[in-house]
Amino acid sequence: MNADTADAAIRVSHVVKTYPLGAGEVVAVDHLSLDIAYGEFVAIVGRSGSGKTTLLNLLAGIDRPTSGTVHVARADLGSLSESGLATWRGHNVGLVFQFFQLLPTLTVVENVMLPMDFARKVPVADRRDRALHLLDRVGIGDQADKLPATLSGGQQQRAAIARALANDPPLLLADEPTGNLDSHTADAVLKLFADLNADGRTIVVVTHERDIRSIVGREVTLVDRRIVDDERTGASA
Ligand SMILES: Nc1ncnc2c1ncn2[C@@H]1O[C@H](COP(=O)(O)OP(=O)(O)OP(=O)(O)O)[C@@H](O)[C@H]1O
Repeated sequence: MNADTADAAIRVSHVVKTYPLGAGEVVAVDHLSLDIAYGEFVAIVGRSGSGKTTLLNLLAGIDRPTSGTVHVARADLGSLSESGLATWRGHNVGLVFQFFQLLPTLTVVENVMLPMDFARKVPVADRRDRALHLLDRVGIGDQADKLPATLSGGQQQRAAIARALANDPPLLLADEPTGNLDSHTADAVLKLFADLNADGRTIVVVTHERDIRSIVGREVTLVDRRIVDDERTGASA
């Protein structure tokens, strides 16, 4: 790893991702390169099928590139084993999904504690207090002991964001986090991401939100599995 790579939160270099399809293959990401610095708030936009989710999954180490390299949070993901990737992810990346993916049988605060139990970075005795503090931070401290199904969609997404922050990762990756929310609630969730970015968190969000440019600091547009536009919007840090 060179000095430049150490300074970037994300460095994607000449990445191709293909999936087998019948006798041939489908190209999901095509010779894509992208650098994101620590502290940026970046939106990945583009039509359905343009490669956004594939790119995010490559950044999270959920998928591996067919060729090219992916450096994220000071790790060359290609050099890590599956268990190494899981450990790395637990410490360095918070993931937020469209459908929240909270465990339905655990209370909200237990959902937030779960990644702490997995990564074992936060001492056992401190986990509940930290989870409660994070729920306060995202504005739903009063919902801690409820089951997820009893919360509104916006509250469930806030809980999922608190869970993503459990191990204090430098990077948050979100795949259409407002895709299942009404526009008012979506605005509030995006404002929460902006606040977390203002606190210094690096955030990459895949989104179809129309006015995302007024929220993020940079908008990367994919068309046909390639970056066609990469613009500073001047909206945030
Ligand atoms: N597991 C897979 N197997 C086969 N093809 C896939 C797989 N995942 C993605 N693809 C294909 O790769 C391309 C990019 O898909 P991707 O899901 O990354 O697009 P997207 O921009 O996130 O779309 P959307 O906005 O609809 O979520 C598409 O043509 C898709 O069909």
